[in-house]
Amino acid sequence: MPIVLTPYWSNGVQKLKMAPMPPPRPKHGLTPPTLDDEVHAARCMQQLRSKDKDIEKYIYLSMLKEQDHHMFYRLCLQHMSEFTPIIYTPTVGQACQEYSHNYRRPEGLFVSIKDKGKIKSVLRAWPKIDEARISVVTDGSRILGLGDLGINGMPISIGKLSLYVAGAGIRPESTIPICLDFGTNTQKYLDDPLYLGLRKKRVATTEMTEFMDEFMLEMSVAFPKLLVQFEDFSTDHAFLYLERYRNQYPVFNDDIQGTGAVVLSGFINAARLSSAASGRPLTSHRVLFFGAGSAGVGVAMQLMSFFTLEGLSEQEARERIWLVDSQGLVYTARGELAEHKRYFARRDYTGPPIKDLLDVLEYVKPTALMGLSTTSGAFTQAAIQTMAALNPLPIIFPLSNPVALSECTFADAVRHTDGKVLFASGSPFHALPWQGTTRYPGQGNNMYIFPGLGLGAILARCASVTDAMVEASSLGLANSLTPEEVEMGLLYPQIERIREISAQIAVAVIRAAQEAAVDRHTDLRAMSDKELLAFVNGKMWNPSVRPALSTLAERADGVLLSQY
Ligand SMILES: NC(=O)C1=CN([C@@H]2O[C@H](COP(=O)(O)OP(=O)(O)OC[C@H]3O[C@@H](n4cnc5c(N)ncnc54)[C@H](O)[C@@H]3O)[C@@H](O)[C@H]2O)C=CC1
Ligand SMILES: CC(=O)C(=O)O
Ligand SMILES: [Mg+2]
Repeated sequence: MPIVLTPYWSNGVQKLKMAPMPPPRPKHGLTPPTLDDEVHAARCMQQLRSKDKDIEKYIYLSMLKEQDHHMFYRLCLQHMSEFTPIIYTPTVGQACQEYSHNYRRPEGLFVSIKDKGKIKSVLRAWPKIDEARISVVTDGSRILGLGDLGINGMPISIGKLSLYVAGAGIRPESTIPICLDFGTNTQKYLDDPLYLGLRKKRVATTEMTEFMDEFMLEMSVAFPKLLVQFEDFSTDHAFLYLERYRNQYPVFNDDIQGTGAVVLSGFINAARLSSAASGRPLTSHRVLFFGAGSAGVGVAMQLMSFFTLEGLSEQEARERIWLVDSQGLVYTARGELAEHKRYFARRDYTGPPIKDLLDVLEYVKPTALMGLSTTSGAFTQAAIQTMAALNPLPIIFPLSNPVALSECTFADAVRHTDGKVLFASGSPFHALPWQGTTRYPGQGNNMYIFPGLGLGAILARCASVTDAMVEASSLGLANSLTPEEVEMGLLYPQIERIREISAQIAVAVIRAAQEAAVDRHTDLRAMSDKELLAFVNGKMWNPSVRPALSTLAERADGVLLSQY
């Protein structure tokens, strides 16, 4: 019986197709006589660029990936900075919001609360069980900054995994996008006749946790070599499930740890420049987090290691950090605080709440302002100018996604600081001509981290993902800038170099895993760094370039056959 994977609520009989493999014998005549691979690559780019709307580009690339994943990944690697805003943030946000309307075919695994008690059989339906190495698992409850999208969160898992393939050479068939359906609290979707998920409110945490325990256990049995990346769980559950499973299974949370690592990396490079300009020591930096959810607190925790590596004690490091949430400055005397905010709550302030960002800036006098608040435009002209008045080179990172929720634009940050800002945003902005030069924005997005972190963890077959491995990924990224990139004023390397960077990160991660003895592939311990780098590079999957007409005919044959 063929394996049929349909969403559990669907009456359809669509098969889940892995990217089509060419059948053994090409049939001459199934492709036009002068079809050439190079020209076809140009044709695909022309088709992509002819679409007016970003969502149409997303749909086109999604079809290309399904029909010809070699061409998709080849073009993705060649045009990384053109592709990532389409297959990832910001357009993937729209793709999620419209998923139930634009849905064409299943591309991942859907596991719902109704499967509780029989999750094993759902996982067993996955066609490439032995190949599975990495899964991005979301429950759709906080997709980017867009809120609870329910089952419409599936494209975020798909998009992140495309970046694993492009950015770290993970084999496409080794990836499993998963969306867990616990219902949704977004009424708009519950009322939408086309909504693809369960038509019920989210279940309570107790029931969700029972499900998660079964899910994680069955995942480890069905896919023994699998690394799990939790993605875009709402903040309470993000912390809960990371802590619950991190010592039991190879798992990490991208929003807490991946984001922490990428921002630490950009901050290290920015802080060096800022301190050089101010003459103040690195340990004197004062970091204000505007937004205290999984991402804000995750980054704050990771930034602690910047200060401790510079010689501060844990207590001193913690005092370099301030949090602001929707109620203003976070401090213990304010009243009851959510668990994840308590560690950083200030104990040195007991006055009335400070709610306005300008007042907080005046009180804290930060050297760095981080936005993880999902609040578009929160860094106003006055706030940016205050940062510029406080610092010769202010560090301003509006990190909320997608681009429409960024706390400020790159242009505003440059203009209101008279070009002095050290900038990184979560979603991409264009470079800016500025006083006869060009200013380049950094993209402080976990997409720089998770491919290399995942690759390292997979190759070393880690039993768990330790804090030291995450920190190693961050330091690996911070040290990967070339002299040319430093000259250009970049805080992050150019995304076109992602494979090279991922390989370096993977080596650093494997070494950290070995030190913690969580590596199960212990043969790698004997390798020199050079040998290990060569090993990592040798393991990367590469899309093939196939100039021969016969191979193109095979491909067309595969596509045609897969349609009937
Ligand atoms: N650049 C990157 O790589 C990443 C960026 N993010 C982005 O970070 C954002 C936040 O994600 P989470 O922490 O998981 O969300 P969350 O919803 O848990 O946290 C948002 C925080 O912002 C605060 N907030 C909301 N409105 C505010 C206001 N008007 N003033 C001050 N604070 C306000 C909330 O109180 C809360 O503490 C999202 O937009 C997400 O896309 C998340 C992960 C990675
Ligand atoms: C980038 C990312 O993981 C987020 O915005 O949630
Ligand atoms: Mg995320």
